[in-house]
Amino acid sequence: MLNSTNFTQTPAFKKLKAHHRTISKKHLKELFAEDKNRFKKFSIKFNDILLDYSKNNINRRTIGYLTELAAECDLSGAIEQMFVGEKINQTENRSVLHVALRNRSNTPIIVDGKDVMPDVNEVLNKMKGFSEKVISGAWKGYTNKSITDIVNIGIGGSDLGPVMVTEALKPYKKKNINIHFVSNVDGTHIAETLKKVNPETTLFMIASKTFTTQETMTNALSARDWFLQSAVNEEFVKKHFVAISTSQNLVEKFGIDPANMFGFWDWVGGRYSLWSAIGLSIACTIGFDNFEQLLLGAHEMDNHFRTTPFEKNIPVVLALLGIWYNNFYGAESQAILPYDQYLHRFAAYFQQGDMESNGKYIDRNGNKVDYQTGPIIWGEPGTNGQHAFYQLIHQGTKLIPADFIAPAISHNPLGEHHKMLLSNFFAQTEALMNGKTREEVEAELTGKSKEEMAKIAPFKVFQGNRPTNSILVKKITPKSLGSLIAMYEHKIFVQGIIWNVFSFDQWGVELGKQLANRIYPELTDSQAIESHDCSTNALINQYKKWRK
Ligand SMILES: O=P(O)(O)OC[C@H]1O[C@](O)(CO)[C@@H](O)[C@@H]1O
Repeated sequence: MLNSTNFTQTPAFKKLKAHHRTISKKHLKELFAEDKNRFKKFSIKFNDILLDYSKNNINRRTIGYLTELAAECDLSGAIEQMFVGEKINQTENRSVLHVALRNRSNTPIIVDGKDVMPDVNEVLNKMKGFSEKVISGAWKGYTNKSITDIVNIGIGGSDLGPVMVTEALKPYKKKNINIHFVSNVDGTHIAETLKKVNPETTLFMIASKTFTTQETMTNALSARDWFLQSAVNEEFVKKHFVAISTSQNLVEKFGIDPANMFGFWDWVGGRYSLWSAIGLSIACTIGFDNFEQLLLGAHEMDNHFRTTPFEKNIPVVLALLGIWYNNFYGAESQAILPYDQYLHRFAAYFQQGDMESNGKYIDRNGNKVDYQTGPIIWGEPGTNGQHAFYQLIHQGTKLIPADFIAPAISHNPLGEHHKMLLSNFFAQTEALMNGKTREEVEAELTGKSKEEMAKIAPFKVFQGNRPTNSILVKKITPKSLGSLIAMYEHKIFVQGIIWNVFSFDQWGVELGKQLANRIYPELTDSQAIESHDCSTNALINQYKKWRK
């Protein structure tokens, strides 16, 4: 059982409250002026990842109190409970073991009296064999041609992880395999995808933990119909459809050969599942050896997380900083800003990872919280973001803590591009920290009259004092990406523990699904609907009129 302390009632929280009253009066610039060793004190290097968190509104005392807070919420106990397979997902009575999926040291992890590692390894072996067959061309379609295109059909955790990783690791893509993803139940998504592929050389991966998700099953059936229009014989489905699921029963019902099913387990949360068979599309796109490197990078981060003291523990420090801004400064969101085009789905991936995990107002005792929990996660790659929303980060009225992520080495060392990109990365965090004073603005406005200067100067002033983390990675490789993803996963875990919420269920997505199932049959005929509130009735009835 997880500890269920209300963190706002701890002695450390009270110390932090008092401390916040003083330190929040200091500009980041002052903190830097007072202490030339800030970088040394507030940075952590782990393998090829450097976290510089010195540009935050903190000092040693802040970190001391924050780590005390973590201790008072029994974070160490919670970490151990997760790693040893205790059923910490209490509302679903499940263990939380994405760490077992990448447990490259293979030490036993026991769930219900059974070591899960042999099953994990068996599925990994099956994925290895299958991906090698697909990539080598040995896996043949119904006209004896090799596979050229994979269409992964899934949604949420059965889509976002593979999308993000295959995009992030595009430089490692096998040349003979193209990957496509269909998630939205909007027919446009599958229709546009099917225009690009040939049924003779396409492999569909139906990825769904439950194998009941409306969007995925609808898209899977449409893909099957489309395939059978050409292949005609249902026997050929087994050469072109594989399933990734925890439900063999439903997979067989769909008509997929159980031999082509890749299993996983209820202790793998959807948004933590890219390391499981859900990663089959990744393995078939970048090769199994690279997939293993991804697992290894995550495993090394897992070990770091499990064994490193809090003040040197990257996921713990990131989580505590998030809590500092969320619960003491009143920040409502957290930006993730990768300076790497290949990471363009990274923030979208962690929107699910973070917001589905910690977007909760009921605590682990079943009571309504009286504090803020999960932040809004958002972001786009630099420098596109700079030309879109950075105005608000620099001069808006909201505090937006931001994580800047960049690789030192580009996969595309084209001319001066990467140097320019990185100069923007470094400049932005510096600008956000220092800002620009009125005096600096005036010094730049040479040749202007006093009146002209007074008119324009206020608009050109930047307050600065806006916190950032810089995460500099040597290069985005399968291994370093694995570490980066695991780093954020554990950050989310730590925050969930401290906010006292259950991070591994997602009851909040159910109500909408339920109501959609109720409304769906009402849309069939042309009868006016009166069973809802006047707004919903009117919208449904207008839809019915227009579609006639
Ligand atoms: O893999 P499944 O069972 O199709 O679920 C897809 C997604 O739906 C959700 O349950 C949310 O609706 C996610 O948590 C999950 O990743």
